[in-house]
Amino acid sequence: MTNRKSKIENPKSVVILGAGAWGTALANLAQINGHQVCLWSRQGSQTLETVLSDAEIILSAISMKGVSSVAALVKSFPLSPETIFVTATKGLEPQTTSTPSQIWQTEFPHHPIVVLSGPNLSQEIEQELPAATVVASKNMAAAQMVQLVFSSNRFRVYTNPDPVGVELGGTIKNVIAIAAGVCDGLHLGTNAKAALVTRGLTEMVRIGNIFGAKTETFYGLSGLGDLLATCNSPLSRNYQVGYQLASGKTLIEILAALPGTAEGVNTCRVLMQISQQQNIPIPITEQVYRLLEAEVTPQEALDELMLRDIKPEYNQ
Ligand SMILES: NC(=O)c1ccc[n+]([C@@H]2O[C@H](COP(=O)([O-])OP(=O)(O)OC[C@H]3O[C@@H](n4cnc5c(N)ncnc54)[C@H](O)[C@@H]3O)[C@@H](O)[C@H]2O)c1
Ligand SMILES: O=P(O)(O)OC[C@H](O)CO
Repeated sequence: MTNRKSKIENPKSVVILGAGAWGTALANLAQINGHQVCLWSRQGSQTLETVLSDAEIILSAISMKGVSSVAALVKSFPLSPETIFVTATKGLEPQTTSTPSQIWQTEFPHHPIVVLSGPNLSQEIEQELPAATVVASKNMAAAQMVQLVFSSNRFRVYTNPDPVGVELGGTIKNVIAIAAGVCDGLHLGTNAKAALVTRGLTEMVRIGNIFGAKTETFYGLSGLGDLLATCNSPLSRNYQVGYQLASGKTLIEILAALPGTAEGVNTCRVLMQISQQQNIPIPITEQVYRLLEAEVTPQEALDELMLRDIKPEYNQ
């Protein structure tokens, strides 16, 4: 049992990379617990070298497109060998299909890497509404330290030993959230939404298993939990993309007006690569892809899904 008082008695030096919506919310959560927090962004005045010099925890909340370049930049500066890396990005790298934690681990093979992911719409967290999340690592001591840094009476943090599973839950659900936005935008009803989300979870497990993730992880907070939050909230940027596609807007128009990053758009393309390479059926993701590429209308995507060959619910 961990003594939660120690988070005040033993403040950590935490550097958060990426001052977007999620980086800012996480910085506030660590700060209210009494930790020394530096929120770095490439537009800010502080150099990366200065802020990293005494960092005990480096948390990346950078959108996927910046992860590789920032990780390479961080590597060029001296760090304490004990520094823990935390990744909160929900995406996949198009060139390699790597997850953010795999990118950080490749650059820093001797440092602990912790994934932080869960049903965490940043706007609700900034409103101080209660939420829960997961910190996952192969290094349980590092995960427990990060747990302590962020846990509070409004943010409940669980540890988990399956970092890639936790990371992929948060990543793949963004594609299903686009589909859920389409479903609501077309007013298809509660039955359709339940079917979509449940079959979406099946696709998450199929892809996750290719990466070596545990099936049970997808039934926890970082999988099903985040899927439910993102598929049911207009606060989700991914859901908003789908909702607006259903109204007939083009992807270019939607992204031009969207506040922040909708990672599901790029993730969908990467999942299609993986599905083709590995011959894994992910029909919902495939229709989201075709919709994003303007190859089908929302109604045609729906018809394609409903008229697939009939089959058992579970493969034997
Ligand atoms: N907003 C949320 O509710 C939320 C919750 C959980 C996880 N996430 C995930 O966190 C990540 C960031 O989301 P966000 O909502 O903060 O997005 P955002 O668009 O608000 O912020 C993205 C941040 O990344 C930085 N960035 C992008 N490219 C960069 C580069 N090349 N070099 C340096 N910095 C770069 C931007 O400057 C910005 O600070 C995404 O992967 C998202 O899926 C978001
Ligand atoms: O706004 P979204 O769609 O990026 O979703 C935010 C978080 O991932 C929800 O947990």
